[in-house]
Amino acid sequence: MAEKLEDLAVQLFDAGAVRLGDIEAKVGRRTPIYFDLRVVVSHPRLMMAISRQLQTLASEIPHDILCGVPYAALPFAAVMSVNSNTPMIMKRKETKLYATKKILEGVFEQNQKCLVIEDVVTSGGSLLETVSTLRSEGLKVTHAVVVLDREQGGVGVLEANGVQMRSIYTMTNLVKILKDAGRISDETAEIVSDHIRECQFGNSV
Ligand SMILES: O=C(O)c1cc(=O)[nH]c(=O)n1[C@@H]1O[C@H](COP(=O)(O)O)[C@@H](O)[C@H]1O
Repeated sequence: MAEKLEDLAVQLFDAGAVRLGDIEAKVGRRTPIYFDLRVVVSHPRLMMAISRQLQTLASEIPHDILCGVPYAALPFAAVMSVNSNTPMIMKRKETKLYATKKILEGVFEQNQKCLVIEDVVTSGGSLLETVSTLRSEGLKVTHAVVVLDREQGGVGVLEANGVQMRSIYTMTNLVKILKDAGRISDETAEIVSDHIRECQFGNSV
């Protein structure tokens, strides 16, 4: 099932994955557009389509194991794992306080190559937090595949920390697709591109 990226973006919009307005994002940041991929769990066909696109990006990157950034990317990592018969591990948000006291669930070996999966990258902070845990547990992390690069500096931050990122969409091409499909107005597209230009993150994340 080869899905065109344009059709997939419009289906995501129609499923409610794109919110417009003055929206509060992570740590109190405000944004005129918010991409909410958590809705995709209610749309198995979209879940499959996105996971396949991520899998296409992943297929060019050598890796032994997958890990999704909690929580939004976990379902994508799980579908990719099953489809490609690649083992996955899960990072907990907090270390388990009883029994195993683990931060990573699943089986892995030291120096295995772990590919990180993420839904949205803005500053790159959330992804880096997961990378740091994986590395401290002995895994090698050099690449990540993500659904949307908001083009706000995350790629540079990740690169500076030894992580190459590939994305299905950038904010620029997502907005263009939605504008061409009549889902967002020229005015909204302009507001978004001004916001992205003005709201950039550096290496201090
Ligand atoms: O808060 C955000 O910047 C954000 C914007 C957006 O469009 N969609 C979205 O999901 N986010 C959240 O922000 C995180 C990425 O922000 P960074 O950690 O700054 O890269 C994602 O994991 C989401 O929790």
